[in-house]
Amino acid sequence: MKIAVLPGDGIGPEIVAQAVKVLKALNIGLEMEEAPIGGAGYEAAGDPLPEATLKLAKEADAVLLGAVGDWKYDTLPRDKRPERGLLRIRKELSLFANLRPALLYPELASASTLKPEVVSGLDIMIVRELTGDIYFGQPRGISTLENGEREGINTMRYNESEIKRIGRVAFEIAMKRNKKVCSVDKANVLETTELWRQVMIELSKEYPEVELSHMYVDNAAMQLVRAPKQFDVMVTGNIFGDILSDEASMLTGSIGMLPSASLDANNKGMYEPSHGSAPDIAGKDVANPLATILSAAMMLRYTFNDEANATRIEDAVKKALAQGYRTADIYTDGCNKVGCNAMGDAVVAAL
Ligand SMILES: NC(=O)c1ccc[n+]([C@@H]2O[C@H](COP(=O)([O-])OP(=O)(O)OC[C@H]3O[C@@H](n4cnc5c(N)ncnc54)[C@H](O)[C@@H]3O)[C@@H](O)[C@H]2O)c1
Ligand SMILES: CC(C)[C@H](C(=O)O)[C@@H](O)C(=O)O
Ligand SMILES: [Mg+2]
Repeated sequence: MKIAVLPGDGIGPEIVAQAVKVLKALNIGLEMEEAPIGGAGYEAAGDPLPEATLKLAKEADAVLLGAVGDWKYDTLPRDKRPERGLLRIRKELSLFANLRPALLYPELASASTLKPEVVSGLDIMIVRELTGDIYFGQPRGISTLENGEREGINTMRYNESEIKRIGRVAFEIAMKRNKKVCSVDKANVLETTELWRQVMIELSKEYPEVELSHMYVDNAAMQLVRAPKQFDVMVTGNIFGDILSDEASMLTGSIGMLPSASLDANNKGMYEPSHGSAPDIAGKDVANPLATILSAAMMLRYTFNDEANATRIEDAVKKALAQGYRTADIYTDGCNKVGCNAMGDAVVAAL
């Protein structure tokens, strides 16, 4: 069982070190090899996704990623910019299914931005399509019009099979949960998502036990902070899923609590926290490593079929929280404020 470990930029190396520590403590013979990505990749090999990193990621059974971003990319002239590493690795590995569970640990009810009674017991699985939509659609770019002014273009595109395969992932997950899927779109305005809705309805015929509902994305954003427990599985496209998952993370206390799995058709996956490289807190040992540690648990569950050890990690996280350990982002009065490294140690001790 080989894992490609890609720490990346900003807080990436700090949080990944904690997840690696936890995986090693399981002592289940995982082989790990590190490689640079993002700004670290550009520094090392002039490319945010160096060839050797992509090769390692392809050969490994799973990838553990920290975060990328906030390096000099945006200052490079447009024609000198390599394609972004994170989007390229997702595409290269065909990681079309991004699972982002927003789960509130009871100990963090008071850290949520919402009242405890609104969020207690919250357990939402956001299923986000990851290799299509406006992120990848052509045409795209910035060009100069005849009148001399500039125009930016991105294209929202989905074909039927892309919608169907992510829909299937959501329905299959719903079958193992509470048999409820809410498909989020903007079918009142965007044809791409009108097709999305049609395909979801057609696909739902294969899953008669699952209750399918539809919601416009603007309403979904509002409902998530009004009454989030109405949701169980949410399925949506790349851009809406990106935004809604950051929103949902705050219901669980912090963006530092939201793990993710990005899977291909065979459950080979890349596992990463939903947050970014957090340049404002990088190198200060204050980042919350739990989203990354919980992503490692998802790796054991989805790629290595090791439910027992996935649960062991999740239980250890619960125990560390029950013991009062909190990083700054989830700290509330009376708890024991610790740094990133000490939180990793607390989880290892709880294991
Ligand atoms: N998957 C990824 O690699 C990924 C995801 C999102 C953003 N990014 C990149 O990261 C860079 C910064 O983006 P941003 O500031 O919009 O988003 P961000 O998620 O990095 O940070 C947003 C806010 O959340 C806080 N935060 C994030 N993770 C935290 C953690 N583990 N513990 C405590 N606080 C945490 C940050 O300090 C910041 O205040 C950008 O370059 C962006 O493109 C990368
Ligand atoms: C960094 C960015 C490309 C990425 C995305 O938009 O997918 C991030 O926000 C995420 O949520 O993983
Ligand atoms: Mg995001």
